[in-house]
Amino acid sequence: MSTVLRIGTRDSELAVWQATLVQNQLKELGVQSELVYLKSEGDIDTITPLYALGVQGVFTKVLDAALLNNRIDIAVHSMKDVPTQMAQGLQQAAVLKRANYKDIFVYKEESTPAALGYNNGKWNGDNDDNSLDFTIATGSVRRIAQWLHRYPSHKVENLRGNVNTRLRKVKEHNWKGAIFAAAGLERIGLRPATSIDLDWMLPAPAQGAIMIACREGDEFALESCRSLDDESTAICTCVERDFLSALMGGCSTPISALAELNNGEIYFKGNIVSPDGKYKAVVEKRLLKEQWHEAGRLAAASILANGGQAIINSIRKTGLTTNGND
Ligand SMILES: NCc1[nH]cc(CCC(=O)O)c1CC(=O)O
Repeated sequence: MSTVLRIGTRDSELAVWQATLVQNQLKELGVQSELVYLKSEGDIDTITPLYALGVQGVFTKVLDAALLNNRIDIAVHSMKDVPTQMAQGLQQAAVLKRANYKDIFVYKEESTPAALGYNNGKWNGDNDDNSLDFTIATGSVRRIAQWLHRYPSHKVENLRGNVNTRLRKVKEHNWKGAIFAAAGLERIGLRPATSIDLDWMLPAPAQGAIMIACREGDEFALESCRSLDDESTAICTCVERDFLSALMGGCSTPISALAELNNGEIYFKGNIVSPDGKYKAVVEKRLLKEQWHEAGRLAAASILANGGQAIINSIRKTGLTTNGND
């Protein structure tokens, strides 16, 4: 076995930044490593909307294969892109401390935040812009659904590509703006001043967290990564992903979730929104930290009993299954 840990990563700027973060943290622990760059299907086809690409894990499959073929020892992923059911033979080695989990709106005209109901750093209750010529962009069905729920008259256009490509497309197109994960832009120093936090939008399960995957039982990899694991983030992201998988078996869907752990208490919020934005079911729960193993399932049971089941049934009928958990 080599003593230099081979770290697999996609080659986008964000992915390489994340893999380098892991490399630096390992170095501080005295673990030598090298980066191995791989291209994922999700990076090669940047036109098709994510929810239409058809298979799960478009961003992770290539790295999964490289792990299983013993070409790399660990893979660094944006955790929200990792299917809830990991590939057979692989396991989670660590979850790094979560960064900003929020979705943000990047706009172009100074008048746009106020038109959306955002004034002096605050969102008005539900003061919506109802103009019909308001078009925004995102490739995420979860973001589309939550946006249309709040702004039923708006139009949403598909936006794909890595964050650099997407920022460029926002400049080129005649859209009011586009939605991004704060973490993706902040990590590589690209968050523009012309952006606002979408405090009313719940994030994708595990958004803002970085997961390290390895071969099942690979003691060298597991031991090397053990102290990179942040217990609180690992618990919260596990609860969010359990909620997702209990609802849809892991397909990427208009399902959002956020768990926060404070003073021994898990505060969980989740929602399911129909892709047209018309119907929304929500769940909010406070549980003890000790209940983290069952928290996601309990929250899923609550939301199903409170309108969630009908929305899921309608999504199943349209055959809308997507990639990653975005
Ligand atoms: N689906 C793509 C993806 N996967 C992870 C991030 C950002 C980093 C993160 O959420 O951890 C992004 C970009 C985005 O959603 O804007």
